[in-house]
Amino acid sequence: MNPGGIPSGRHAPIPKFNPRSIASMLLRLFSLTRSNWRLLIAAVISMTAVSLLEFVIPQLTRYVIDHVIPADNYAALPWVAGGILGAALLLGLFGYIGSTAMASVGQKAIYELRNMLYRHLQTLDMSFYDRNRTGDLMSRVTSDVNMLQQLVSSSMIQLFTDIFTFTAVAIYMLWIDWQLTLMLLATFPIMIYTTRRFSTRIRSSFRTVQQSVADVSDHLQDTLSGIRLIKSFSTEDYESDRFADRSRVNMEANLKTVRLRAIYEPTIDFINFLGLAIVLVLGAWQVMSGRLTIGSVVAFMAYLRLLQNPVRHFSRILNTVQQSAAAYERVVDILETKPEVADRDGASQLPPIQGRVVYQDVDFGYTGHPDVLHQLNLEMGPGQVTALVGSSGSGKTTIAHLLTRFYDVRSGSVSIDGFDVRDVTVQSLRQQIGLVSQDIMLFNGTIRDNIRYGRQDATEEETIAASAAANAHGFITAFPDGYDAEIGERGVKLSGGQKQRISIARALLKNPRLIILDEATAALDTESEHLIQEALNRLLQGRTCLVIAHRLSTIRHADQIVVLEEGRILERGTHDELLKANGRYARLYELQFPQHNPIEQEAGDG
Ligand SMILES: Nc1ncnc2c1ncn2[C@@H]1O[C@H](COP(=O)(O)OP(=O)(O)OP(=O)(O)O)[C@@H](O)[C@H]1O
Repeated sequence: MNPGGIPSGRHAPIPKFNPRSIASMLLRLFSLTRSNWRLLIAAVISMTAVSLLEFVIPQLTRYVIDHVIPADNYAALPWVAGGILGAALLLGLFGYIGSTAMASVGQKAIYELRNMLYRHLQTLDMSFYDRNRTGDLMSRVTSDVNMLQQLVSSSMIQLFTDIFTFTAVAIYMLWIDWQLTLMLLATFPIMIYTTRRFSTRIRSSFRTVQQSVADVSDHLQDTLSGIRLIKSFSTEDYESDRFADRSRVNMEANLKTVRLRAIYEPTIDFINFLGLAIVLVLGAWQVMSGRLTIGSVVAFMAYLRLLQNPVRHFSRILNTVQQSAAAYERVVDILETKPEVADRDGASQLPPIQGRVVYQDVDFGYTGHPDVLHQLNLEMGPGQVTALVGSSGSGKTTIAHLLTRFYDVRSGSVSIDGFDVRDVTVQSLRQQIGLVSQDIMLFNGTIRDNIRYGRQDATEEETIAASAAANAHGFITAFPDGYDAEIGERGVKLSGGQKQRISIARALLKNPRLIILDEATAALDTESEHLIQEALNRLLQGRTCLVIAHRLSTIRHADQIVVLEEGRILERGTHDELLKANGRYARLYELQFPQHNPIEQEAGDG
């Protein structure tokens, strides 16, 4: 399940075929291209011209059969040929203008939609990303949007032309022979009924198809980015089997839709042939009894095709519309998700801070994990280093998340220099906080791009100075491309220690007043450790710092050490004070440094 996430196809009810919701989908898509109204007008005019020309050609046939042939009018024949060819040329020309104009309107709409979607995804908060799977979100931005692209760029032109042609032809036929036309039109309700019966089922299976594409893409994203894990556990076969299972769901869902279409299309064809039989039999009857000319029956046959084509196309377009409606719902699900963490109305800019942080009576929990922090009170002075220690899952990282507003407190408050973090803009808050995390986030690109990520306007001198302070300049310049060296996806071409120093350089360049340091658990070799520790000391200098500590050796000089257990503060003080208190911290310290017995040391100190 996906508790609280945007609904995924398997669990969401399948909405019924609803012309109003489809109309609103189209309106919304086309309203994205309001600025292209000239193109839209060109498309509509061309499509109208196409319909009119299609209407004129059978009239020429009728004229030849009823008037030219009986009168042996040889002189009219070149004109007839010219008329048909001229109409065909114009048909091609208007068809070309209509398709290209409509395609550019459609493509522009999709361009806007995809960007809008991506921009919206960027505004959504961490809890949204906790609830939703990356691969699923990726498939919404890619394959679902592609589906809509197909709808607006190719199917819409067909639909508009068809509706126009259908109306014009039906009116003309009623005027010429209303009885025959009514008999013909009587087959249409059967067709519409069949279409409606099939549409719900087709739509539901398309939704399964889309969802299975999302599952495949989710699995791909997960396993390809975790390929090291797979290799280290030799689970290639296991993952291949899991992938095959997901692909199979996709294949079966696709086959189901194909089967449905395979029944649907011949059914529609049968109804079309019924129409042909009606025109042929009743038309012949009328000709024999002298009420209709042969030319009119021939024209009727041509118009029958024009009348049936829209309905036959409609079944194909219906597929696209159904798929698009399912895709559109998945896109709208995201667009309509409101971030829980967002700027409040009238939120002010956080002015440059001193760095006094106060957590007051903070309660917090995650979705599905409601009790993480309880009545937490914590104060950090400007320029002070506060270290959080405690067993795994005690809430250390969570405390840091509340400061950056990755999540908002349930009750109580977090403030910086007296400003509640919820009252200032998220951007102005995060600009003044640096995050150096144990799982180092680097993007594919050059070393320079990564160091400048938090301050893209930094000069070359500033970048080099930050790298030098982070003990990174040396190894960077040893690369043949120096700062222009590509680091690979997530920095795979760098060692663990190099990645850490790049991330410290990045934080130094951003130069925030507040630093959150999520300490590495992994031990590095002594030299690398020394270089990193030195870089970190420079980073922490003169800044308020919250250290999520895993190794107690590095926090001995912290201004205050806070010991957490199950989201509550158990004790706090300096290293020496806590050792003297001989409580939880002393126990943890003893565990990490068994050779060091705090009680003995205390006796020795005394
Ligand atoms: N995004 C999340 N959604 C739901 N529960 C979460 C989430 N993140 C953390 N938790 C839960 O909240 C509790 C506190 O987690 P937190 O990451 O703050 O612990 P920690 O003290 O930093 O642990 P560690 O030392 O192992 O990193 C844990 O029980 C964890 O399972």
